[in-house]
Amino acid sequence: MVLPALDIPADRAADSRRVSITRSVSTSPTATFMSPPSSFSGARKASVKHLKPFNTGDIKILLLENVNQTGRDILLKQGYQVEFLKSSLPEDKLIEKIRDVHVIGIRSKTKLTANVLREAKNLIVIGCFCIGTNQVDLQYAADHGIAVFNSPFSNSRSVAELVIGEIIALARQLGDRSNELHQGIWNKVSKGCWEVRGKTLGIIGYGHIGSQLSVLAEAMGMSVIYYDIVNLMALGTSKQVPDLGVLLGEADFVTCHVPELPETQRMIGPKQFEQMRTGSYLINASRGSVVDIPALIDAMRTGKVAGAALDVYPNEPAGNGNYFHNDLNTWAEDLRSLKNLILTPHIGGSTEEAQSAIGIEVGEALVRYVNEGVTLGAVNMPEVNLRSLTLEDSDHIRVIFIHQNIPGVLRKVNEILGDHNVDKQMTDSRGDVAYLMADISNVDHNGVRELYEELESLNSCIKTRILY
Ligand SMILES: NC(=O)c1ccc[n+]([C@@H]2O[C@H](COP(=O)([O-])OP(=O)(O)OC[C@H]3O[C@@H](n4cnc5c(N)ncnc54)[C@H](O)[C@@H]3O)[C@@H](O)[C@H]2O)c1
Ligand SMILES: O=C(O)CC[C@@H](O)C(=O)O
Repeated sequence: MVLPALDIPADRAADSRRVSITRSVSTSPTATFMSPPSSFSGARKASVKHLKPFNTGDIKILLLENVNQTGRDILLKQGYQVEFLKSSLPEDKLIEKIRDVHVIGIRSKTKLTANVLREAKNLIVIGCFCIGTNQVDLQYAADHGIAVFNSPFSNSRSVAELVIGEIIALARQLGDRSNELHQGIWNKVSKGCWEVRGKTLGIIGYGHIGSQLSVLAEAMGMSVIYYDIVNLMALGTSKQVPDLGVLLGEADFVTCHVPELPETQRMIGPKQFEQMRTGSYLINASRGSVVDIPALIDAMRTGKVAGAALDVYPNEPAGNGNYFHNDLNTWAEDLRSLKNLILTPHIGGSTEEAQSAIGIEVGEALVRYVNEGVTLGAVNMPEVNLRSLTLEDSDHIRVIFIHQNIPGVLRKVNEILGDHNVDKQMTDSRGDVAYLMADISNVDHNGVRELYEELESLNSCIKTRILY
């Protein structure tokens, strides 16, 4: 079911005409990419009209994985029904819950596969309160008119800082010394312990995190080389290398910052460990599938790799607890037995600063999408925005028509809309899916119903929403 606004009770109609005098300007990074509503400029400050799909109290939201309070507050302030859970859910429980909701908020653990999304008949939007979106079947979501938003760089700095800490910790074997002393063992050694000054850091993936790390590492006196499939501007005195083999052969520290993609699956395996310098170090804070862990275990046992830091794993538990054993990942006990290996539970982005910023950014994106249909920042849909309606636009509705990107659709849609006064309209496509947004005036109650039914009857229709 989608969210047409068909039966408009009298009190609801009044509510829909309410205005915000002090609509807050977001501190979110995405806000800089939005054209502000016209009412923000000059004297027309007071006239932004809030679009609302149904009563906001009818919108049901499920937030999993301990989404930050900032995000919860933004959604609760809208009057939506918000259910909040600290952990992720196994597939059967997820399917049970997702059937009922219009919006779901997750982090990296919740797998929104086609199997799960097939059951999500009311779902209009997914908020990934993190950077990675590999846990969501983005294509299935787009094909079914479900928009997906994430926070592309709010935790990048936190990850980069963690990696800097790990570079020094590995070079000085800090984890081992600390563990020993926790057990009462005084072991003052310098063998195999190094300064990082003058050493080479090899960064695989020079995106938001990799490039930030590059600047921090140079400040500690390291030389930086990087490998990326895209030709990218080098920051500071860092240098891009032509292929992964060159990077592995030159770097004292290798760190992975690529997304999970078919091409990045086990991109560090037996052959790549062979190419690394003897006594070098490996760090992976990207995704667990990027490093072949049994191959890492072998490389550490032979001394080829002198130390490693892992923040991510092929299988990660849904919540906190005593789970890091062989039944989660078959090699877990072998891994735990290794020296100079820092194991962290996917905390690269887990800082107060990052989580608070992500909560705001994704929370606001969800509200803009639910209330106004704006797709700016969506990762699987065309990005479409229209300036907000103002109080002066009386009897206006906003039509959102998500459809298959095939020839002839716009002609048919405009025939339907053409009976009314179309004030503004925007459409864009991304792959097989197109998104049309139109503001229409002088539409009465029956007109809304007719429009909705006519649009829904088009073969190309994926989802129709009408906001007023
Ligand atoms: N540990 C954590 O808590 C944590 C936090 C944030 C992000 N991450 C992970 O880190 C990844 C990277 O984050 P980001 O924000 O820097 O992403 P980004 O998209 O800004 O950068 C990724 C870079 O990798 C490059 N790349 C893609 N495929 C490649 C390949 N086959 N070989 C070499 N380079 C390739 C891209 O061109 C891009 O420059 C995310 O996708 C996410 O999975 C983990
Ligand atoms: O907070 C998380 O669960 C995910 C963190 C990180 O991997 C990301 O993709 O942003």
